Amino acid sequence: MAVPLRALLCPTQAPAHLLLRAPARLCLAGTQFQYLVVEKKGEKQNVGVIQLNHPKALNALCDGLMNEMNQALNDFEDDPHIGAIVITGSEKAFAAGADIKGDADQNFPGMLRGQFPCTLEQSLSGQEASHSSCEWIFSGQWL
Ligand SMILES: C=CC(=O)SCCNC(=O)CCNC(=O)[C@H](O)C(C)(C)COP(=O)(O)OP(=O)(O)OC[C@H]1O[C@@H](n2cnc3c(N)ncnc32)[C@H](O)[C@@H]1OP(=O)(O)O
Repeated sequence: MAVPLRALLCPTQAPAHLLLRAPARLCLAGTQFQYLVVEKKGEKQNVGVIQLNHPKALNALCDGLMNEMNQALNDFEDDPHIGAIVITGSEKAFAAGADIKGDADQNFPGMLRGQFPCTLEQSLSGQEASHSSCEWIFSGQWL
C-alpha cells in the first residue's frame, strides 16, 4: 500500500497504529544517535532505515527520540539517492506511544506540538503536504 510519506505522520491523516509524526535532518556521515539506529540499506544503498532504539522504555516517543527522528528523516529526505524510508521498532515493540513519564504534565495537543514533526495546526489545516520524493514505510506494531 503506497501511502504519502508525511501524511502517515500527521495525526489527522494517519491510521492510529501508524501515528508517528516525524521530523528530520539526518547526517548519516558521522551523526551519533542515542535513540535510533540509522542506516542505508539495499543493493543500491537507496533505502533509509530508521530503527527506534530505546527498548528499555519500549521506544516511547520522548523528546530526544523525536528530535533525532526529525534529524534522520530530514537528512534522508534531502538525500537524492534515497528512494524509501523504513521506520521500524525493536524486538518487543515498535513504540509505546508518547513518553508518559517525561511528558506527564502535558496534555495530548501539547505532546503533538512538542514531539511530532508537523504541528497540530498544520495537520488540521492540511498544510503538511508531502514534498518529498521518498516513501515512508512503517514496520511494526504500536502497543
Ligand atoms: C500521542 C499520544 C499517545 O501516544 S497516548 C499513548 C501513550 N502510551 C501509553 O499509555 C502506553 C503506556 N505503556 C503501557 O501501557 C505498557 O508499558 C505496555 C502495555 C505498552 C507494555 O506493558 P509491559 O508490561 O510489557 O511493559 P512495562 O509496562 O513493564 O514497560 C517497560 C518499560 O517501558 C516503560 N514505558 C512503557 N511505555 C512507556 C511510555 N509510553 N512512556 C514512557 N515509558 C514507558 C515502562 O515504564 C517500563 O520502564 P521501567 O523503567 O521498567 O519502569
